[in-house]
Amino acid sequence: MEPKGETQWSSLLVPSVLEIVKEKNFTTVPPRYLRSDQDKTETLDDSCLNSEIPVIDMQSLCSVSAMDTELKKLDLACQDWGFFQLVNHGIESSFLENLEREVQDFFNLPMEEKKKLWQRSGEFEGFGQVNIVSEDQKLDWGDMFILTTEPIQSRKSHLFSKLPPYFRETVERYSSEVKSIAKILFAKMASVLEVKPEEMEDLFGDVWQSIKINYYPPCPQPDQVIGLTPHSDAAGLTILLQVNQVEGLQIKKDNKWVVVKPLQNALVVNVGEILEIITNGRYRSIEHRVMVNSDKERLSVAMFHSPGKEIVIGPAKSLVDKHQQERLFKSMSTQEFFDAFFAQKLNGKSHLDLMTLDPHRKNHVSN
Ligand SMILES: O=C(O)CCC(=O)C(=O)O
Ligand SMILES: [Fe+2]
Repeated sequence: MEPKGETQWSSLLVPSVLEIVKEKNFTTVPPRYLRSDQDKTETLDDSCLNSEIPVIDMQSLCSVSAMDTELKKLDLACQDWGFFQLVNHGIESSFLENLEREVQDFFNLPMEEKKKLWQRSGEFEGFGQVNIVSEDQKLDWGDMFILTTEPIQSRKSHLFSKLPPYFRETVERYSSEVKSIAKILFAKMASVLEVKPEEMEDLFGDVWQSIKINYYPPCPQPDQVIGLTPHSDAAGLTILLQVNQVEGLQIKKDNKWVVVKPLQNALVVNVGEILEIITNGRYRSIEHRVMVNSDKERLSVAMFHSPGKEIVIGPAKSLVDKHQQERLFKSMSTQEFFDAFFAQKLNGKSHLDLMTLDPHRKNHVSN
């Protein structure tokens, strides 16, 4: 049942790319997926030594002896990159292997089964796409499945109850383990940013968490399509698993696209727009995109963590007061922020313009 008072976000329904690929005689990409609107040739700077995103060790972050060094690394990673890979996070590797198999099986369920879990008109959870606002909008080469996992009362029971039982258990365990990691990271960030712990807790204590599973099938014309349009995440913090270790995620650093090389069992963590707002621009949500290849599908699981929908987000009071900073963003509720996000198609960081109080920032979003 729909929890009282919650507005539904929605996205127009689109075909399944996996089904297109499975069609007999499929060789050419349908026109709606051909992305001449995207510059896919921008240089990838692979040669430069500084082009590897930072790696943070969760065990060091939590140990007494190495904490200070690791905290500094975390702080710099969030300022300079907005992205880092997290290792030694404590999630068992055998569980992650199991997750990989189950995600594969889930997307390969017969269409008859998947239809029961498909987005319904006027909703955005389930199999489908998001941010599709017009019938002539170009589409990404991928399918996704989205589900709210926390708070528990916001779970869509018509979807949760229809997940294959083994998969539901896996989703529940994974989301709970990732939530604990997110909470530790929020607390560590608060300490290094000098945001009062209780202020961070008020924002993320009753975290709103959702899972988005992405499946990018191989494409015979990979240079003509895009797996996921350049965007920055609206959430507070995203924790992403590159499930089957297939490359494809790229982030924009100093105006160049940098590949996020999959590291065995590492989690990719990135700052979302809400955290950029809360830190008054100190941490940056970075534009990223996904490219596809011609012979191997790519799977990823993103978990988004944001304040509850009724919570007001804006630059943290304890931070701006302590450093006597000018507020760079206005305040609004998480609900209002996402209302605006889902009402438009993905378009880099343009969405953050809504919140800015800095006249120079509008249309000059830096990377
Ligand atoms: O699939 C990926 O690696 C990235 C996914 C992503 O950026 C998203 O779901 O917001
Ligand atoms: Fe993203």
